Amino acid sequence: MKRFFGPVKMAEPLVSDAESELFGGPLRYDLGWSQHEHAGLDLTMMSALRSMPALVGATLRMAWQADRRALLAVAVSEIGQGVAAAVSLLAVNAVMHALLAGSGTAAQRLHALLPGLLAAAAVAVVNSALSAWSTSRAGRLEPKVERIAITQYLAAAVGVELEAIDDPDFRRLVDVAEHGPSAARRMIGACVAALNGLISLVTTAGVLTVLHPVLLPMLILIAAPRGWGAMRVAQERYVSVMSWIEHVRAGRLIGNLLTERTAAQEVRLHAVGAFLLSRYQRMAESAEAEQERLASSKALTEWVASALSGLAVAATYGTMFWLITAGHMSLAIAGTAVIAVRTGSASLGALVMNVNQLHEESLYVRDHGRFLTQAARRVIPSGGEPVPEQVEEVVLDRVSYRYPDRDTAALDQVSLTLPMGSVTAVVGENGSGKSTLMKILSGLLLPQSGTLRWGPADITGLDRSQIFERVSLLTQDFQRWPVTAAMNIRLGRPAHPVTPEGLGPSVDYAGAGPVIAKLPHGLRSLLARMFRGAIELSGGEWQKVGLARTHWRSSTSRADGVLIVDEPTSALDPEAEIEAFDRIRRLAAPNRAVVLVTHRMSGVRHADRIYVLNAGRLVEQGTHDELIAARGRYAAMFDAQAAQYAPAPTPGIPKPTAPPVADPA
Ligand SMILES: Nc1ncnc2c1ncn2[C@@H]1O[C@H](COP(=O)(O)OP(=O)(O)OP(=O)(O)O)[C@@H](O)[C@H]1O
Repeated sequence: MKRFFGPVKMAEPLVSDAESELFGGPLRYDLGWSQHEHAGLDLTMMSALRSMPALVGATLRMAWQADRRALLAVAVSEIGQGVAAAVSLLAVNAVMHALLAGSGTAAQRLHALLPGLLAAAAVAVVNSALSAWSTSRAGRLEPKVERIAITQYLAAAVGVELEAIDDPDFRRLVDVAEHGPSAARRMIGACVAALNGLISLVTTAGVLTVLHPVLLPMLILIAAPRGWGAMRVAQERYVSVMSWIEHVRAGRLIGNLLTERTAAQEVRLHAVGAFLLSRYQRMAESAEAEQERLASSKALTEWVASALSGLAVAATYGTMFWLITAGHMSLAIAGTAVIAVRTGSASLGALVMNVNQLHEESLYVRDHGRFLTQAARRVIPSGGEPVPEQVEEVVLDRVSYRYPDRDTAALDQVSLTLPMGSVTAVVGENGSGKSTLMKILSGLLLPQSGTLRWGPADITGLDRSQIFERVSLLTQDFQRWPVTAAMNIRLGRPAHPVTPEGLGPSVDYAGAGPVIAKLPHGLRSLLARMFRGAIELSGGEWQKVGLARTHWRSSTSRADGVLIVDEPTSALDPEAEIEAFDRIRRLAAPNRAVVLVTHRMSGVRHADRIYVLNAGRLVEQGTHDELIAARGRYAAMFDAQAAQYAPAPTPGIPKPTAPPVADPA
């Protein structure tokens, strides 16, 4: 009994061998938020029905916002169809009376049923016209609702703090909520159909009650098991989707890796393709097993529901037979009642199906709503004090930051000063916290303790969008937008108006002239390999485009700002690297502080001040000469790189020794 009537439980999906082998266990989103969600997933019929009005209400509000005239038209036409169904039943009743209870010759009786037949035909015509009108208006409404939901989703996603994007719990919600907009669209159709079902059911029920009071409860008895079955199947399907979402995501991840361009070389050269494909197949097989389980469970539930409903039909006809033989019901009424019970149970069945679809879609719409709520909580606050136009320096004062899922701090009590017009370099080993420091400096992450000040103003009181306005960021993994070369530069500050010649100085500054000259349509060439007529640039060529974008961004703002350059020369050849560092230094203007993060020690020696980070702490600072003289960590790093270019102390590179080969004997 519990199997059918207990709450639907979340099952732990089986872990395939392939998953364990590749990911060291099931690939799961970080638990935490999802655990809470599973706990709250008590999918009982009552809780589903209770939460539905609010979710339907939210979708209808969206529809109202999208196109209120279309929504009203749909409502009117659906109500009209419901009324038409009742009138049609009454016409049928008139026909039955004329046929079974009337008197006179057969010809006279046929004559008497003509008005009823004509009325039924007229109602059918009106009904089909209303149905067509409803379809066309709903077709207009649905895409608008989806558009609004998608826009809400995307706007919420771009508005949240970077910390939320890095948070695995939030990322899971982003993935889950992606299904919300299409579900909202389908929900409109389901709402319309449910409204139609509800109205025709109410009118049929009214007619049935008029015919005989016992018929209505019998009708409900017929439809109730089907309603329960449909809802149960929907809940099981939703819970299965939720349990398997991570598994599906893992499979998709492998599938994407096999087709991605970046992985294409290793996929072929290391025979990773065949290896991953076999793992993909094994993971897909375990997902198929879940589909099979779900189908069997659905078949069983539906079979039980049909059997119960069949019993109720038998009981209804038995009752009617008894009523007729006992003289409590005339034959004409019984005839109409049979038709009414059939149409009534059909519309109740359809209503249940539609409510059930509404329920299923509403679960996804609920995720969408939950995402919007979470995103609103984690949104970058708007407003605040304006950032002073002129500042002497930007100061980081004893700033600490620890990523939410880490035990140790990525930055620990770091203080540094960036005077306008200066070049500051930050060096340190891998993982020492340089990129985190840059995210703090740019306002993308907020210090958890300590302060970041623009002149005298603390960042916590400042308008963050104005901070972003003042910061230019060029990282080694800067975005390579699949748009034209000109747009790739312009996206440094997209809102700034530009003429075709306007980008020239940025192109020249970055030394990107020869790169653009090689392109078939110059700056108008599309830089995206996947599209016809587009071209792909090399890593170094892209870096020049990135530098041009940074120049465009910097040159289009007069206010004091910070330029952050993180490993800008990683893909450049030695000559281009020297030039690039030279260019970056030239970007230091009286209204700009340049921060340079790099492993290339040659690039930092001319910086006005150099800071050395180690395991999140600032361990040294000074000019190049001061730091070399101090013979500390900086000097050791500098010497290690310089030694690579010094003449080799031993003649040539030592030859590798032959690897030990197992004796076949
Ligand atoms: N999004 C993140 N979530 C959790 N931990 C992170 C995240 N980003 C960085 N870390 C951790 O914070 C520490 C500092 O990382 P960060 O990227 O700032 O170092 P880095 O000096 O820029 O390294 P590299 O020179 O290799 O780029 C590392 O231990 C890293 O694993």
